[in-house]
Amino acid sequence: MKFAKMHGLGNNYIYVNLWDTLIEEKEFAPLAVAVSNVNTGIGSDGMITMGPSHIADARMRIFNEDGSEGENCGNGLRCVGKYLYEKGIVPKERLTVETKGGLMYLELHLNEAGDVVEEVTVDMGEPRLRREQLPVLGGAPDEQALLQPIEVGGEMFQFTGVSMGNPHAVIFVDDATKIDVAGIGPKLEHHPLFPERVNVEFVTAKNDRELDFRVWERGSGITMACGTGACAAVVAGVLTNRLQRGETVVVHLLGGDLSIRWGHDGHVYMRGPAAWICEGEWLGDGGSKRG
Ligand SMILES: N[C@@H](CCC[C@H](N)C(=O)O)C(=O)O
Repeated sequence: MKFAKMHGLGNNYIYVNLWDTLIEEKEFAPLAVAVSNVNTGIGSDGMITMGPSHIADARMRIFNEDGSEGENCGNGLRCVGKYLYEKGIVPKERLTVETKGGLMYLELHLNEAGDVVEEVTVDMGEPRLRREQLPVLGGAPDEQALLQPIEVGGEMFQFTGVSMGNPHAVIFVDDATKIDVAGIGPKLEHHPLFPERVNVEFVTAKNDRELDFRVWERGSGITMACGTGACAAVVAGVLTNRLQRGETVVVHLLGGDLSIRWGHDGHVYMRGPAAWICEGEWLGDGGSKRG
């Protein structure tokens, strides 16, 4: 199986081009676990497949390090845009990508020569705020989970539930950079309030244009960045009156910065970089087909 490894602010995945490579669907999850392993595989936060779509220029699927499938991936979308353009598979500066979490609209920002994608803006669509859309238990399914108290390990937090196609619990804290993400994150991910588990974001508003951000990702643990999580954090910041709707907010993640805006049109826009790491051939077991 041929693969590329790419990253968006350090959030790195193994990218598989299904136009070229035949893999049975049932092999995606075990393959994601195998390639993600840093000792016996390639080492990554998970695996992303790209292939044909009936409704968009391409279809993307994201599998976390533990083999679970996420519905969306913000950093992955920017890398998919770069891959499809620079490989000549979709040579368009505006393209659409189908995800399990809905249709995403990408605008590529090219270098002067027009052959390298430097940054990508993604229209991530409208955030979904009803409990049933994440899902979050503990209240009426059609209501928002806004600053809902939650207890973990004897400590109380308040989370705001936001779906960007995939589920996020955003928690505002005094200093996100000092939080014990590895200790608290997994307890929240597996809390009984979240029947499909959840991505957990610890966020601090430095002012009304900047957030500090740390993440515990469902199925992958601590990652350097989470695009959908950064979008969810900005939405939660607006809902809790820390940020202004329509203003661009710089989110400081472990791996660098993303610019996010929740527009008056209801859509969330994310802008940030995408980068190649390497390309190669996977020779391991775990479902790969060697041709
Ligand atoms: N890193 C991603 C999100 C990947 C999926 C997530 N862990 C889930 O299970 O929902 C991003 O950049 O958005």
